[in-house]
Amino acid sequence: MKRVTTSTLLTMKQKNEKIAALTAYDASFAKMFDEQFVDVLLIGDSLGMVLKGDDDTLSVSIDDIAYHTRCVRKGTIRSFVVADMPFMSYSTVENTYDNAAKLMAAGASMVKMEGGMWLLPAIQGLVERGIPVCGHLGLTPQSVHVFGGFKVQGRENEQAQKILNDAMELEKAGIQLLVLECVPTSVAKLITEALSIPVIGIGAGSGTDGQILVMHDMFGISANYMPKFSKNYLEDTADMRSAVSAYIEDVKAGRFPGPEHSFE
Ligand SMILES: Nc1nc(=O)c2c([nH]1)NC[C@@H]1CN(c3ccc(C(=O)N[C@@H](CCC(=O)O)C(=O)O)cc3)CN21
Ligand SMILES: CC(C)C(=O)C(=O)O
Ligand SMILES: [Mg+2]
Repeated sequence: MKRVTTSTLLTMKQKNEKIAALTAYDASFAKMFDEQFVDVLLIGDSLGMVLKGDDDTLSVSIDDIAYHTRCVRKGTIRSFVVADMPFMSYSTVENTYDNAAKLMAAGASMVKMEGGMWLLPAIQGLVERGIPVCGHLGLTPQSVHVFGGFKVQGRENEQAQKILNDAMELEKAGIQLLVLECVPTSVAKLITEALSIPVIGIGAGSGTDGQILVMHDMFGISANYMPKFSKNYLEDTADMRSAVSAYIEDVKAGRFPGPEHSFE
């Protein structure tokens, strides 16, 4: 089985084939997701919330993500593996290089960082050194205390314009994938059409090139709450494999997310 790569994902965008992604934190789920043909697996810092039970993602360490990345990598043969850079692990260009290297050594094929223009030097440096980067704009959970809660971003014109501008600058700096979280459907669609790289949405409507969900939300078992944009795929079946394949089919057919899972 040939592994999904950055060029597979780019081709999928160009051919209008939706990308199906899930978070994963261990080898057993990673293997099952891989066997169901989930294209991208993200070792998300959401693990602070769904594994550790915290109220935010801030206490996650680089060693936490490296540990779970090793676990996930071992479970996969096809899925593209992306690892989140945790809070403050990319606060300077120097710590960014060291910490991104740890995640690549642990088995990631790409690292993800939350933020806009301030990340441009780090992104350019990483890509020049051989580390692919995924951007993350909109609701960036590591800034929850700046936002004053997990809130939809880009509802006002000016803010939407800023997210679009950040996205274009990140693309110029070399990101090869972008996650857009909790932005209005129209804003996400505009950004997806403005970029040549694939855009994966969560709470960003159906106009993006793909979708990602936190696996625990997709199974309806998250410890704290259920975000409006998530769907429990174990509601219609008792079998986890069928739930995952229904999620993938819904994403590929453009049936998920519906308006009830989106913001406008
Ligand atoms: N289980 C889980 N699912 C996630 O999607 C997720 C995590 N954890 N942890 C990391 C971040 C945090 N995320 C969150 C958390 C809460 C909301 C939330 O409560 N959103 C409100 C919308 C608020 C508004 O309208 O502005 C909602 O109703 O969904 C959104 C994203 C997304 N990520
Ligand atoms: C929700 C996704 C995009 C994420 O960053 C995470 O799981 O940490
Ligand atoms: Mg994250």
